[in-house]
Amino acid sequence: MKFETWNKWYNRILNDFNFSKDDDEKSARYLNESLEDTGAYSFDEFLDYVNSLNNHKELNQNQLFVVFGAGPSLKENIKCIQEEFDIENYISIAADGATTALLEEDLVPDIVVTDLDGKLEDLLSANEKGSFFVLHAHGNNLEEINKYARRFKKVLGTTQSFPHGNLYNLGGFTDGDRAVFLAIELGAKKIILAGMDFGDMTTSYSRPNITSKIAKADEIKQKKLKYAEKLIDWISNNENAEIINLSS
Ligand SMILES: Nc1ncnc2c1ncn2[C@@H]1O[C@H](COP(=O)(O)OP(=O)(O)OP(=O)(O)O)[C@@H](O)[C@H]1O
Ligand SMILES: Nc1nc2c(c(=O)[nH]1)N=C(CO)CN2
Ligand SMILES: [Mg+2]
Repeated sequence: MKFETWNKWYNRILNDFNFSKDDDEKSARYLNESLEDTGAYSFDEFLDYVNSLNNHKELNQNQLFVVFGAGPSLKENIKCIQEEFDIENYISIAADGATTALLEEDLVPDIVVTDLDGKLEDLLSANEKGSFFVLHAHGNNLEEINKYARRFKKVLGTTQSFPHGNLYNLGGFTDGDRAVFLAIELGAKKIILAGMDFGDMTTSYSRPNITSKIAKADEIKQKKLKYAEKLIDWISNNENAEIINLSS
């Protein structure tokens, strides 16, 4: 996606949430520095990596993806996918906290898209078991990027501001909608969405600190989820990929 196209959304988001662009850029600098130390994938190297995944020989014919979000329907949707879909033929992308739910079912996502606010030990464990990581820098995760980004291998770095150095801006805001934008950038023709309920309820996969499995999302989270939904509607109207949401 061209930066100018994304930039219209980005300016709306900055205004609407009162986020600091300077902080976004600072966090992006931290991520770029850690990737300079540990080694980053270019987008083309990442694309080659995805195409080479042995269990996805059919990718070039079907270009099938499944994106797992951390909404209340996640576990039920995982079950449905295991029973009704030939999951081996799909490239699986977990949005951050959804990784925990997949590991609980002995599933290791091919790719994890994260701003590092999911359960760190599960993110590291998925990386150890083979998941590729798309690490995202923004103004509210400077500390996490600084402390933890160096602990991951097989990483593509992303930013929501103007990309520099090792970083890319593929468009998208929350981990879930960025996973959809990523799939489209990788050539997806069909994307199944699981656990992507949006709405006003969230889960302990998304908020590791809450004590119940499902809880009312706070106002900011609800607003973020509205953007996630709008961005996915927008991209599905502007790209050729078919997007099927199991949660709606
Ligand atoms: N009801 C839902 N609750 C939580 N996540 C959802 C829901 N519906 C869809 N999702 C998607 O699953 C993703 C899970 O990632 P995660 O919970 O880490 O969110 P995030 O993007 O880091 O947002 P936040 O800044 O609120 O933590 C979200 O980004 C969102 O796109
Ligand atoms: N500055 C800033 N940017 C973000 C934030 C956030 O809280 N602050 N949350 C995101 C994930 O939902 C994505 N981008
Ligand atoms: Mg997150």
